[in-house]
Amino acid sequence: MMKTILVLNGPNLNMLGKREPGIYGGKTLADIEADCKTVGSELGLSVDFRQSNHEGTLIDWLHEADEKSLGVAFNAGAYTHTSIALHDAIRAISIPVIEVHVSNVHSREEFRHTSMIAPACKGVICGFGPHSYILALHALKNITQ
Ligand SMILES: O=C1C[C@@](O)(C(=O)O)C[C@@H](O)[C@@H]1O
Repeated sequence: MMKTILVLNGPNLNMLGKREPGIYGGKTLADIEADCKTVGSELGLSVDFRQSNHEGTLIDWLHEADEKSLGVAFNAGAYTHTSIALHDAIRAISIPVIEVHVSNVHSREEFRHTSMIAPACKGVICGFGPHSYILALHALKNITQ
């Protein structure tokens, strides 16, 4: 049976493709999902790709992933900068979580320079556009197998 990686997306990421294309590029979340599934199968990983605009749903899915997945690539969107509850959820599970961002949050507004979740994560990948997700899959493969 293939090992599963959860690729989890938070608020507003369903708007990729039409949302601020100068910052996030033209790919939709469905395009990114397809790329992740292709690379996942090359790496021998099954990709469970999800998005929610709701903090509690993201927390529930992190808890579930602890039983079902090897690790998580997590783009928490703006909750990255605000959510102690997501920090606690990551700390509550034992599988590795990698924080992912499409944009380089450190080259943007100051409020994006702080991550509430980074201290609970195994590592952080940001600034490579949609390729950030692919880098996270490689990193998860490397640290989990
Ligand atoms: O929603 C997002 C997208 C983002 O997580 C990114 O992928 O670059 C960066 C966040 O600051 C922002 O709120």
